[in-house]
Amino acid sequence: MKSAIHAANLTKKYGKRMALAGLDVDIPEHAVTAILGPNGAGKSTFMRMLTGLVSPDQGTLSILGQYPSWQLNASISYLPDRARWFESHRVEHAVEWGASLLPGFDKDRAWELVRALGLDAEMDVRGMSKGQEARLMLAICLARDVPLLVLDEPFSGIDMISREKIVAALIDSFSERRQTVLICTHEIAETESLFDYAVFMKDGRNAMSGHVEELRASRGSVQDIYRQLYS
Ligand SMILES: Nc1ncnc2c1ncn2[C@@H]1O[C@H](COP(=O)(O)OP(=O)(O)OP(=O)(O)O)[C@@H](O)[C@H]1O
Repeated sequence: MKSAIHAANLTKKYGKRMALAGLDVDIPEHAVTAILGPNGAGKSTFMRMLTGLVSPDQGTLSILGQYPSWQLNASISYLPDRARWFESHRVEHAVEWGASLLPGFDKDRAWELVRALGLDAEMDVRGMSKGQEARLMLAICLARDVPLLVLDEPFSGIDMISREKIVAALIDSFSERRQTVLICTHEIAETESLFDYAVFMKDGRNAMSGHVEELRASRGSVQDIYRQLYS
């Protein structure tokens, strides 16, 4: 397995709180990896570290063979866990913003995604529901043809049936493009079919990781493993 991301003994403390407590993990390239775990396990901290928004206190991190940096961020499409990007925009402005600012942004693809996700150009972001806004942010991130996608809770706020539809569309899109994709989510039931690889985090560490097919063969579904590890 060739790694797109290699992390060794990563630690990060906020005051007395250990967000990462010696995280060792290898994320395979050209695969879709789930980063799973309960609230506070350190998932978002790890994802922020990939884009240089948070620096490790200790440990090493290599992404596509490089250290995290602003230059490297041109190769990463990052969906943060709690951002609102386009409050004073309409959908069409958000797409223009992406096209003018984001490296690798494919405008035709953005429009395809916007329509497929049930949005239209004239919609005002301020008036959107939480789920509609989440779809817009997801469309903007997925429209980028870059080697690495880092999506922190991309489905939160999106209803179950729509989530299932989006997941089905994503499976086709990811296999076509050979991108490395990391997704942090709590919606395991509807998203399990997306994942090639899974990392289960606990207390800032890697509690278990592996290829989903192998994990399933030895331990049951991703949901079963989740229950075994955390309940
Ligand atoms: N900026 C911050 N300041 C202080 N503490 C923080 C900060 N960011 C994270 N933490 C703490 O670090 C720990 C890990 O947080 P993190 O957001 O990485 O967890 P998570 O696994 O993404 O959780 P969730 O599933 O709730 O999003 C938590 O205890 C959190 O309170």
